Amino acid sequence: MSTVDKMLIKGIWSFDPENKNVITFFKPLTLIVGPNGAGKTTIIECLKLSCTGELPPNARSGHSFIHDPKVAGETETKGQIKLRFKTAAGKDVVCVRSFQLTQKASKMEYKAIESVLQTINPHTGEVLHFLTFFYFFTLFPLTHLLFSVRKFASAIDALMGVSKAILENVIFVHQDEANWPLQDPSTLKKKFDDIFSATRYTKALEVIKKLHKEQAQEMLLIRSLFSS
Ligand SMILES: Nc1ncnc2c1ncn2[C@@H]1O[C@H](COP(=O)(O)OP(=O)(O)OP(=O)(O)O)[C@@H](O)[C@H]1O
Repeated sequence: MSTVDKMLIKGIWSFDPENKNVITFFKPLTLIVGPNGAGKTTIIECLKLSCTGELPPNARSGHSFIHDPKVAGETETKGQIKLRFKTAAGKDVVCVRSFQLTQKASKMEYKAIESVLQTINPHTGEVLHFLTFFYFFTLFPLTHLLFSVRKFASAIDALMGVSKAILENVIFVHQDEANWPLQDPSTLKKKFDDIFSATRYTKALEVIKKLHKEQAQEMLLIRSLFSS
């Protein structure tokens, strides 16, 4: 079973961009307790972003997720989340995601800078990068970018042995979306299809039906050739 061990948060919502805040998760249970605005939701959202790459629904495409440069008295703030987890196979892996928010003349500019997956040699403690994704918006076409973001997220799913749909809808559900089981039937069906990976079975059934039809036509053709 995959477990999360530690998380470092810098420059996300009220977490200071200059100081490293490290949360250690205990087994079998960690309770996060604090007054309103203390940062409980921030911790859950950072866990979710690290694992799935998904920003919280109210993050305005990242602009309001990074510590506001105005609050810090700067023109630019950098955000970073480092999550150390054990894979389903028991290996230590660190996922690092870095961001930047810059105050331009008339607007704020949000950038996801890089996402890195590292392993740690258990004997030497040496850190090895095994998957790095830089967000070069100007160099790659959008399709390549989306492909790479998905590839990075699915690498984490595979390491954790938990699908993105389960991480998003069951394990790290945003508090505003926690009542999704009470939503309309079509939303509910889509969520359940995602959680149980039913969509790929539906697609597989469609492919089987198509193959069956094609083979039946081929058989008819062969029979007509032999009978004539
Ligand atoms: N862009 C931002 N820059 C700096 N601080 C921010 C930014 N956005 C939100 N905050 C602050 O971050 C904190 C967010 O706290 P969070 O929602 O994680 O707390 P919480 O402990 O979950 O609170 P509650 O119990 O009310 O749900 C708030 O104090 C908010 O004022």
